[in-house]
Amino acid sequence: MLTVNWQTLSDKQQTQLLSRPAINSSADITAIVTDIIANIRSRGDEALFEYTKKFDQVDSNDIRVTAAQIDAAEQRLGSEIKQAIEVAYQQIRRFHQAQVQDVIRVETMPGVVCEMHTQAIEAVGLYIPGGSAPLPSTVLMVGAPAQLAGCNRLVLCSPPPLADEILYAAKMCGVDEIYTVGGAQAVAAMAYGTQSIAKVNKIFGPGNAFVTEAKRQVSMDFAGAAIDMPAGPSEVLVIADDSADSQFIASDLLSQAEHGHDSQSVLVTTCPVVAENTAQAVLDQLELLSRKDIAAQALGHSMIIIAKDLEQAIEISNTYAPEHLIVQTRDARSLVGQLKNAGSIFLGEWTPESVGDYASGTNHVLPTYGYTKTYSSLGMADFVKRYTVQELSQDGLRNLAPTVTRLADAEGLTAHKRAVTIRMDQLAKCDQAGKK
Ligand SMILES: NC(=O)c1ccc[n+]([C@@H]2O[C@H](COP(=O)([O-])OP(=O)(O)OC[C@H]3O[C@@H](n4cnc5c(N)ncnc54)[C@H](O)[C@@H]3O)[C@@H](O)[C@H]2O)c1
Ligand SMILES: N[C@H](CO)Cc1c[nH]c[nH+]1
Ligand SMILES: [Zn+2]
Repeated sequence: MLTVNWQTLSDKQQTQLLSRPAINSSADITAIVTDIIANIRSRGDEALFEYTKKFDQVDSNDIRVTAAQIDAAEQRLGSEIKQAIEVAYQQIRRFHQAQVQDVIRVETMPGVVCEMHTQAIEAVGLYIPGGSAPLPSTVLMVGAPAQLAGCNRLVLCSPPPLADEILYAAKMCGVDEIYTVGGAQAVAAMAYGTQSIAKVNKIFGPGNAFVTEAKRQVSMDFAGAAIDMPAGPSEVLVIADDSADSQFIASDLLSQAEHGHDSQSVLVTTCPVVAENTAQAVLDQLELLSRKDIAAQALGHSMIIIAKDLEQAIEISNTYAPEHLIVQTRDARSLVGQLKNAGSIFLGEWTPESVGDYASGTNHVLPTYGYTKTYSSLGMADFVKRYTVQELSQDGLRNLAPTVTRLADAEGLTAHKRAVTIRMDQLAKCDQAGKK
C-alpha cells in the first residue's frame, strides 16, 4: 500500500491521487456493453442464453427459478444462517420503515390546500452481484425497501449459480420472480424486456464495471429504465488520529479490499505512527484472508495519506467522496457536520464498516466513483414516485385568482386566464343570486 505525505504533493499529484476512473472510461467495457444491449434488444432470449453460456458457463434455457427450487433452498439451509438473515431483514425493515414519508399537507393560503403523496414504482428490477461472491445481504438491501414501498413486481436477476441464501433472502422479501442471469445482459433484459423477462420501470443494485456501465447506458435511453445510482466497486476511506487502533483500521481497509480487485481502501491519518503501524497490520492480516489474492490486488491501488491535521484530513475525504467513511478519532461524532460527501459514515472504534454491510439497518447500496457528491445512500425515496394534489375552495379561488390571472396575462396565455375568470364569473353570479 502506497504511503504519501499530503504536504509534499503538488496540486496535480493530489488531484490524481484522489481521482478514480469514470464509469465509462474504459472504451473496451463501453463497447462490449453497447453490443450486449443491442443484441438483447434485437434477439431477446436467444442472446440472453448465449451470453449466459459465454460469461457464466451455464448452457440452459431454464432461467426462471421455480417455487419448488426456492422451497428446496430453504430446506437445505441451517437454522443459524436463516436466523441471521431474519435478524438482518428485521433490522433493515426497521430503519427503512422510519423513512416512509407520510402525506404532506399545507394550506398555502386560506382555502388553497396542497399535498405531496407518494406511490410505489410498479415494477422494479433487483440486480444481485454474483460474479465473485454470492451476496444475500444485497438481496435484503434492495428487496426489503421494495417490499415495504409496495412495489407490485419485484424481479431479481443474479448470475448462476444462485446460492440458497440468496433464494431464502429473496423469499423473505416477497420476491418470487427470480432469474439466473447476470452481467450487462441481465440489466438489458430487465430494461427492455425479452420473451422470458418482462420489462421493469427501474433497476436497483450494485455490480461490477460491466453491470454499472449497462445501468448507465439503459438509464440514458428513455425507452430503457431508470436506475438507482452508480454503485460500482466498493470503497472505504478511514480518517484516523493518534488515538486510533491500527489493527482495527487494517481490518476495515481489508474488509472492502476483499470485495474485488478493483476495490479501493484509503487511510487518511494525522499520525505517522498510525500510518506505519497500519501498513504493517494490513500485511499481517492479509495473510489470514480467504480471498487474499483479490485483496492484494485491491491494495495495489489503495493508499495511506498523512495529513497535517484533522481539518486537512476532512478536506481530503470531502474531495475523495467515499462510498464508506470510517471515523476513528477522539469524539468522532463531533466531526459529522463537516463530512460533506460520503455514502455511509461509521463513527468510533466500535463501529466496523461490516455492520452496515449486513445488519445495523442502514442500506449498503451506496454510490461509488465519487458520486456521493450528488447521489444518496439507497432508501425508501428511491422506490416511490412523488406526486402532488391540490384542492381549492370557492374562497381559495377568490384569494388566488388575481395572482394567477396577472401571471397568465404576463405570459400571454389567455386560456389559462379564462379557466380562472370563467369560474370567478360563475361565483359572482351565485353571489348575486344569494343576495337577491
Ligand atoms: N457500491 C455498492 O453498493 C456495492 C455493494 C455490493 C457489492 N459491490 C460491488 O459489486 C461488484 C460485484 O462484482 P462481481 O463481478 O462479483 O459480480 P457481478 O454480478 O456484478 O458481475 C458478474 C457478471 O459480470 C459479467 N462479466 C464478467 N466478465 C465479463 C466480460 N469480460 N465481458 C462481459 N461481461 C462480463 C458476467 O456476465 C457475470 O455474470 C464488486 O465490485 C463489489 O465491490 C458494490
Ligand atoms: N461493502 C459492500 C458495499 O460496497 C456490501 C457488502 C455485501 N456483503 C458484504 N459487503
Ligand atoms: Zn462489504
